[in-house]
Amino acid sequence: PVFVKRAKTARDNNRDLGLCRVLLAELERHQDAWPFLTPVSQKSVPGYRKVIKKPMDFSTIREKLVNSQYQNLETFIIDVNLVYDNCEKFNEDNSEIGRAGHNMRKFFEKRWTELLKQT
Ligand SMILES: Cn1cc(C(=O)NCCCNC(=O)c2ccc(F)cc2)ccc1=O
Repeated sequence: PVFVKRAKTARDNNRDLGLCRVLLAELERHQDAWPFLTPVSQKSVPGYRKVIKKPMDFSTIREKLVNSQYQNLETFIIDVNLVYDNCEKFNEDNSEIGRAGHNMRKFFEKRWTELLKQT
């Protein structure tokens, strides 16, 4: 039978936040995370704010998670993907930071599908 969508419980949200914590910890310690650990500084990267309208980085995501600014897994994943989309927009694919972004996106997609598969 078609499975009826049940209402999201507080338990679901707590499980989601646990997943966000696990995922973010893994992203932060990945060897290719270094370009994304802190906000891109306008000083050392002139023009960045002109090109990238919604900057995002892992430390900002960490802060939002700590301040309960993510209601669920979806809003968390939107911010993580924003890090990678910004990176693709600003950097050549064949550059050190461009490649790091592709590696990190691939790693993230693999891990959250694995974590979501485990019931
Ligand atoms: C995502 N993005 C990043 C940069 C960029 O230059 N970002 C600063 C890198 C310098 N940061 C480090 O080297 C570092 C930081 C923390 C750490 F623990 C170890 C090393 C430029 C364009 C762009 O699109």
